[in-house]
Order: sequence, then structure tokens, then C-alpha cells
Amino acid sequence: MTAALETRNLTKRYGRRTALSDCTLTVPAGRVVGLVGPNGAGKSTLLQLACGLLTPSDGDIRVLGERPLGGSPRVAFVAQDTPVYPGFTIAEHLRLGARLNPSWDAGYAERRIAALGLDPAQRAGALSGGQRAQLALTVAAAKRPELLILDEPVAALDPLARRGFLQALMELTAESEVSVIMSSHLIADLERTCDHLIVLRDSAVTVAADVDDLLATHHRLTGRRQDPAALSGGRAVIDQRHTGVQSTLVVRSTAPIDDPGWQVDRLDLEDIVLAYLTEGPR
Ligand SMILES: Nc1ncnc2c1ncn2[C@@H]1O[C@H](COP(=O)(O)OP(=O)(O)OP(=O)(O)O)[C@@H](O)[C@H]1O
Repeated sequence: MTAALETRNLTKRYGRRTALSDCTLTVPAGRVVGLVGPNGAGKSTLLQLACGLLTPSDGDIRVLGERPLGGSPRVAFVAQDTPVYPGFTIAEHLRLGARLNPSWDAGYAERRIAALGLDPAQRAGALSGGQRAQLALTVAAAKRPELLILDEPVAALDPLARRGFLQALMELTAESEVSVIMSSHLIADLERTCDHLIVLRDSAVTVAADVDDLLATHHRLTGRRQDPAALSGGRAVIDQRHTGVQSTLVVRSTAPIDDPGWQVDRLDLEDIVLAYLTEGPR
């Protein structure tokens, strides 16, 4: 099956600043992918390269097997702050979508607007942040894209609006084959919504894996202070903290850890991401 996104040594420089460095990854099709990383890590740059809004400085990027082109009907993009046309009504947004997109699903768009309880005659400029995000998602989804790219779509929304948006996204992925790549700083949301995760740090890919694999293979180990080098082979120490008497490690291991010297606890996705973002001895 063709990958939704494939990059080889992808690099993007803005002048002397490197926003993305030597990035190699494969995102399988049909997944809902979360993209996380600190401010400035290169998330928006990667997403804009995937949409064809930017061109690589070096390396290669393929989206659905092709070099990305701005305006491809196979890809829909919702940029940060979910932009809409403030002077246009909701109905005008849908008419514009129909005019611009050969695969426009008018029935879907109208059903969603009705289900959201929105008045088609209302101007987009008068919508709340949550309603605007829902309109942007409706327009993107009604294109019936093969890949939907969302750049921090819920960042400005209150918890209720965020839940509504993510619910709509989950319904969309349940009823269609669309692949999704979504950046967010809200890892708990990604844990509920995504089945694959990419962590960017310092312009590079630190981790790219299925969420189930990440949850199954990462553990917190707590025990008396000791050198993590004493851990048996096949275990990677992602993060370590030490007090005078105690060591706490985040470890990646495919084999079970049954060493009685360690208390072993499960980690949630946020713990795992934070370990990769702060990785290094302390
Ligand atoms: N148009 C630009 N010109 C110059 N530098 C840029 C430009 N766009 C981004 N950068 C720089 O590239 C780096 C990566 O930026 P990018 O917006 O991709 O990060 P991000 O992970 O999306 O950050 P955030 O979480 O804050 O949205 C940053 O150092 C940023 O300052």
C-alpha cells in the first residue's frame, strides 16, 4: 500500500536557519497520525512541505506516492488558526468548495452543517472559534481527500469545542478511508484520537511509531540509585533522573522487565513524549 507520507533526508532551510534537518520517515496510509514537538521544532514546516506550500531545500518528500503539489484534490489542509473567509456566509463557503473541488461531497457538507446546528446564512466572521474550526474541518473533509492535514486545529479552542472537533474528526475517520496527520501540543487529545505518533525535536524526527507499540514498549523503572548501564541488553534508556538514593528511568524494551531491583510502571503517551523531549542524563 502506498504510504500517506514518505520523506528521505528531507531538509528545509529558511536562509541560514534550518527548520527541518535530514528527516526520514514513512507514515502508513489509513492512519491518524499525531505530530508533536516543542515550539519551533519544525512541525508546521513539515506539514507545509507535505501540502506543497513549501519546497524542500534537500532530500525528497512523497505524499500518496507523488511529489506534493499545492492545491492537489487528494490532500486537504487546515492551517493553524483554522482560517475561513470572514465576509462569506457558511453557505458561500460550501458553494466555493463545490466550485473549486471536483470531488466535493455537497450532501456531506450540508448534513454536517445541519448537525452542528449552524445557520448557513451566518457570516463566518461571526462564528465562535469552535464553530469556525468545525466549518474549516467540514470544508476540508467535504473535498473527500485521501489525506487530511491539520496544523494545530484545536489550539485555540475551549475543552468543549475541542472535544466536539475531535469527535467530528473521529467520525470522519470511522466512516471513510482518509489518512490524517495532525499537529498538536495536547498529547492527551492525540492519545485519544491518533494511532501513530511522530515526535520532532530540534528539527529532527526523534520517534515515529504506532501509539500501541509506544505504550507497550515504554516503562518507568524506579529503584535504588544505580547506573542504568547495568540494565541488561535490548533496553534503551530514554530518560533518567537520579536523587541521592533513587533512580527513575524511562526505558524502551520489547521484552518484559522482571528485575526485582526495579518497580516497573506503565506510562501514558504524555510521559513517553516528555521523556523523548527531555532525553539525556541529569
Ligand atoms: N518563513 C520563515 N522564515 C524564517 N524562519 C522560519 C519561517 N518559518 C519557520 N521558521 C523557523 O523554522 C523553525 C521551525 O518552525 P515551525 O513553524 O515549522 O515550527 P513548529 O514546530 O510548527 O512551531 P510551533 O509549535 O511554535 O508552531 C523555527 O525556528 C522558525 O523560527
